[in-house]
Amino acid sequence: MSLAQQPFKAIPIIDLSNISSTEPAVRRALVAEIKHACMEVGFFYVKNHGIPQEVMQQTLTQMTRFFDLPLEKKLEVENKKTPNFMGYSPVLSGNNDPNGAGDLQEGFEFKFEALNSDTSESGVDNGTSTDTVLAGANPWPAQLPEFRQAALEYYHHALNLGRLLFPLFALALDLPEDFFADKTKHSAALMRLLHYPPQFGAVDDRVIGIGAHTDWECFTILWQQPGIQALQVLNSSKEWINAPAIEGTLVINLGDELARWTNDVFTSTVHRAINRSGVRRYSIPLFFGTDYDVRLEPIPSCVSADRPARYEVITAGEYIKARLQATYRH
Ligand SMILES: O=C(O)CCC(=O)C(=O)O
Ligand SMILES: [Fe+2]
Repeated sequence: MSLAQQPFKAIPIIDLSNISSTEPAVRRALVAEIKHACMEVGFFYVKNHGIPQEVMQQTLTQMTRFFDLPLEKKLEVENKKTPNFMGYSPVLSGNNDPNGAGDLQEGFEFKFEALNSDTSESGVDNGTSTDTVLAGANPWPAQLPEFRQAALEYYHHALNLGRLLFPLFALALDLPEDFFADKTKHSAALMRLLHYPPQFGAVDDRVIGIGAHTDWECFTILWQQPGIQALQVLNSSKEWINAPAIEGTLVINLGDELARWTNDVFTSTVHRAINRSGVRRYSIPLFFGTDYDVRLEPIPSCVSADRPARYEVITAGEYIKARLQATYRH
């Protein structure tokens, strides 16, 4: 496997219409596109991803209502009040870039929870592994039950999409299609609802919407509010490439768990967001990792004499918890 040849100038768009096709030639073509994007860019858009527009709209409406609450109401569910880091993070309370002075965003983060009282999601063993690292419930705001409902509905749609992507990543690494199946039984996926106030005039590089960082899990499924440019992705020439919000698409980007697993054959690409649009911006990443007890051991085909193992082997849970602690200074 080769490393990036040319710095990328744009982010590929991949059509997922055929994601469930079992036709070998169709599947091979899709896997080839994903492999290329993973090795050369670490980011791609997906269209025809199957998540209904109404689900996004409903989630956007409800998260706007949440962020419009008075600060003291939002602070009732602040993430500092729970040992599991879930809940509300005020503007400037998080810092993704160690050289930065804080992220100009507020957020609400939550983990797996059954949509209704029914906990038997198809084929999924819910939440028990998550609990060993991020024990405790999601702290939902009691006065907005529709917010919880809408957020969880989107979470479950995004989770299902992620479950369809794992086999494609496995095939792109020449691994058996079900390589990740026994490593992702517990839905170790965190969703963040984000609101970025606009920034005007000269922007201090150390205080932007979200400072330069890589994501931590296997991959991120990111919904961006259409019509607002904010996200930028760093190429190997250290140029910031815009990743505009393209209507009807989601952004998929790889995170550190896959980079560790693949010994950097798949790239966890640095990115940031700055909202200079003059209006509020909302976005929603879902960070989909492996179960927290899984050891991130390099895949043998990604290690060679020319390419010795680059990372110490740790569990996914140790890695995620350390990163949460560094970001929120708990
Ligand atoms: O808001 C965005 O577009 C990016 C968010 C992001 O990179 C993150 O939360 O890790
Ligand atoms: Fe990110």
